[in-house]
Amino acid sequence: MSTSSAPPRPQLRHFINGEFIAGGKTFRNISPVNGEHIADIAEADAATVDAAVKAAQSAMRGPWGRTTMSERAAALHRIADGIQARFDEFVAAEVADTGRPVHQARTLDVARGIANFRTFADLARSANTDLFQSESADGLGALNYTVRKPLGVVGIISPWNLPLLLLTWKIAPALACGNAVVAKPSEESPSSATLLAEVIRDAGLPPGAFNLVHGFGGGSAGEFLTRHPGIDAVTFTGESRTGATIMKAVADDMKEVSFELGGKNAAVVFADADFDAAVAGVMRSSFTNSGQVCLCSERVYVERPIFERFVAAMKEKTQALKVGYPAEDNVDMGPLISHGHRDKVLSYYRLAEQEGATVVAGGGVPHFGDERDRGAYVQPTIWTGLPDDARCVTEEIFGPVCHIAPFESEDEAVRRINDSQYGLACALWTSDLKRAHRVAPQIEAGLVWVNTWYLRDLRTPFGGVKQSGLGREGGRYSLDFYSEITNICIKL
Ligand SMILES: NC(=O)c1ccc[n+]([C@@H]2O[C@H](COP(=O)([O-])OP(=O)(O)OC[C@H]3O[C@@H](n4cnc5c(N)ncnc54)[C@H](O)[C@@H]3O)[C@@H](O)[C@H]2O)c1
Ligand SMILES: O=C/C=C/C=C(\O)C(=O)O
Repeated sequence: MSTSSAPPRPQLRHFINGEFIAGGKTFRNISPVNGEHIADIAEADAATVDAAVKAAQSAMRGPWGRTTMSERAAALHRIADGIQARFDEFVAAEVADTGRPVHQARTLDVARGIANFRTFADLARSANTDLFQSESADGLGALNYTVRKPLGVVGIISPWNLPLLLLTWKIAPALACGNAVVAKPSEESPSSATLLAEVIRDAGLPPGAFNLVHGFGGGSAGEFLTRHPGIDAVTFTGESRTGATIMKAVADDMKEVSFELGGKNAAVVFADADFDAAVAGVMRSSFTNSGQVCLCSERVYVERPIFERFVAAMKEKTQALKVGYPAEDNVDMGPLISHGHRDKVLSYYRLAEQEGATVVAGGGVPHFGDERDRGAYVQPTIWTGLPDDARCVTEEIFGPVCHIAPFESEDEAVRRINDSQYGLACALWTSDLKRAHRVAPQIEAGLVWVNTWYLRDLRTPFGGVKQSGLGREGGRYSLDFYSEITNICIKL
């Protein structure tokens, strides 16, 4: 087809002070399904980011800064309504950028985008603050109570793996708490964020309450945002080393930070577990979203008596996974986010063999014989036989791969699970309730699931320890992070 007849590629623009504006430079959005150039994205320079921050500051001094909690809660519900009304467009945006299965975009990504706004609208409206009846030397006592006030202008930087889910996970509480926002989505996943800006505009938020800038990280929009003196707090989700870079960038201004970072999560399967449930659960926690979820299990420890049987069961199911187009019936896995990320994952596939792994399943690139061979697909992969200090067992790969190792005792399993620079999540499979309650608190992680994985209650604290994060978000933890809290003491 001649290019002259090709439909024009969309231009994804910034959203600043209630209007979409194009930037000077642009960069390409490439489909991970077939490598095609599907859109052009404006790249924000320092002046564009400055305009976004100034618009946010102005909003805080204007109508948005004077809204009541009820008005903000109603606004968040209007945003949720707007996403619902354009549900299929959001699904198409997520799928275009990431190549994920359509059913996942529907049931996880967009559904959670709506849930995030509704949850924090309701939580913020019903949230209590502290009050203490205090004693005093004269015996008349005092009252101590706290009030939550907006932080001011919050910089939000999000990753590409669950684009809408993770962006709205931060935007919703930030707006609920009365802040103005400047958000910078990943350069790999700009589409749903741009659509969200339309929905927020149409929901009637005052200009400047929400602003969106596109671009990259260091030396681009991300760094311009974190270093901007008008930013009062930064909430970031992404790689641990990026978190460290951002922490340095904001240190001189002592900005508040909330970091959701990398992981090298473990699944541990005891011999007493429900075998079929554990196999199904570890398949989910290893290969969901092509392994591109920070909570995925790249380390699997299986108690010796069931190790061989468990590996065989995982091999059979992994080789049966359907890898293909996003809209294919019963597709289990799409491509990775980009050719660059695929090169990183394939470098670990090669490294594993150099480190002595047995490749139980996968280990390479699927061959389709069509345009998908120009995409960023890899095979879902299982390894055994690596030592605990192998790089493939210690470093985050962020792809559809897991290493399965046997263990002899509960104490050994806990020691090996905790022997990691990361501490985000763990999935524990056992039928022994006492063991679950005994082992779970010993795991050095922010999140432990027992006989399930990635079951989410948005009121609970979410975050990691060690290199996996700083702080918690979720429920009142988000309300506390996105607020300044003042304690007031009244002498009676
Ligand atoms: N803990 C969690 O909840 C969680 C959730 C999702 C992803 N992650 C992690 O995110 C990583 C994958 O996402 P990614 O590749 O987009 O991460 P990344 O760190 O490369 O980029 C994340 C975001 O940060 C921006 N950025 C990069 N360098 C920056 C800088 N110097 N200053 C300001 N912004 C900068 C990027 O443009 C992007 O928007 C994985 O490590 C994964 O574990 C963690
Ligand atoms: O890839 C990481 C997933 C993070 C998920 C959440 O933050 C969530 O479910 O709220």
